[in-house]
Amino acid sequence: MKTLGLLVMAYGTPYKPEDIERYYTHIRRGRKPSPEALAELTERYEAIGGVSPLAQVTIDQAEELHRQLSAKYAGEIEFKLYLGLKHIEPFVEDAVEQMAKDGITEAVTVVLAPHYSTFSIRSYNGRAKEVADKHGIQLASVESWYQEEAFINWWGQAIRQTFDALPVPEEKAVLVVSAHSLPEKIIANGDPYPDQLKETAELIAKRAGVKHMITGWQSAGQTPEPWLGPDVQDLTRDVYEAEGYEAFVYVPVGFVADHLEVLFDNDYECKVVCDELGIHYARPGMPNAEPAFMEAVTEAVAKQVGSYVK
Ligand SMILES: CC1=C(CCC(=O)O)c2cc3nc(cc4[nH]c(cc5[nH]c(cc1n2)c(C)c5CCC(=O)O)c(CCC(=O)O)c4C)C(CCC(=O)O)=C3C
Ligand SMILES: [Fe+2]
Repeated sequence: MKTLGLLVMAYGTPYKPEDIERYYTHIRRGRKPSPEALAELTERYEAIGGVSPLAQVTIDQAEELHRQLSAKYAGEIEFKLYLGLKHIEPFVEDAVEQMAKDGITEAVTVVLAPHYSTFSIRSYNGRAKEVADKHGIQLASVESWYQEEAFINWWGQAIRQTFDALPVPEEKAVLVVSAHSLPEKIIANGDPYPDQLKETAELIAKRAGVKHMITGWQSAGQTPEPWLGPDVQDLTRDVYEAEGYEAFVYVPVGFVADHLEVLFDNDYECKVVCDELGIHYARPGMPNAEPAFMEAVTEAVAKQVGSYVK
């Protein structure tokens, strides 16, 4: 039986409040945050319960993916699972070093984020490849998986259920599809990220049979450079004023798990705007490790497995 490494990469989150400073410093590429910025981030984590559920969800997702791939290739391939995180241990580099120690020579890799950007997927893959090259480990990497049928289906169904449960007639409701904002300069460099969000939004709105749909960006960084807009909060005000929708359904489709960006930036910040305007706030639950959703990742990885076995 053939053995393949399965490297699952994800953002990472502080495991306990004392980890927030070093985590934030790593995100800022080694520059310590100011005491004010650190206090502000700590407060946001406090507002969602002190730490994020993301650490456990990431492990659950990786294990579900491993289960599905092992079942799909039973008797043919043994997958050895490695978790590599972007901003906290076990870091991406640690995971690839461990693969080398374990004698892995071929691996498939995937990031638990569905859209490609030079800022996200390319940076994860680049870090993995640098260490893999050093050890002569071959990697076959998924670059995006938002087009997978299981992904579109899962969100289509979740959105349909949410619209069916709204307290207002459907023509008075709008779907707001969003992803993490990035510095606007990525557009000049031809990054596919904004187009991938638009395409995702069209596919899932169509699958859900939803008529009114808009796209926006969320969770932008606090830096002087321009970030992709419109921000979902501004968008809510502007679209409410222009169209008078009575319900806004938020789908942060660039994320796959319950974490700070969703539990705070959507469920608190967007909800504050909706409450102020006197309109209904709704959000389908995040997929987390639901098997029907993880099938999308399994199918995307299977295409990379195909580069090792016929
Ligand atoms: C594209 C993208 C994704 C999606 C793709 C992927 O998943 O890779 C993502 C996900 C996440 N981002 C997360 C957390 C944070 N991201 C930050 C800051 C930043 N993110 C950026 C980009 C992204 N981030 C960028 C360009 C910055 C500015 C950096 C700078 O300053 O140069 C900051 C600093 C403070 C702030 O800006 O809020 C935090 C705390 C969490 C974990 C939440 C939890 O712990 O529950 C998750 C899943
Ligand atoms: Fe982030």
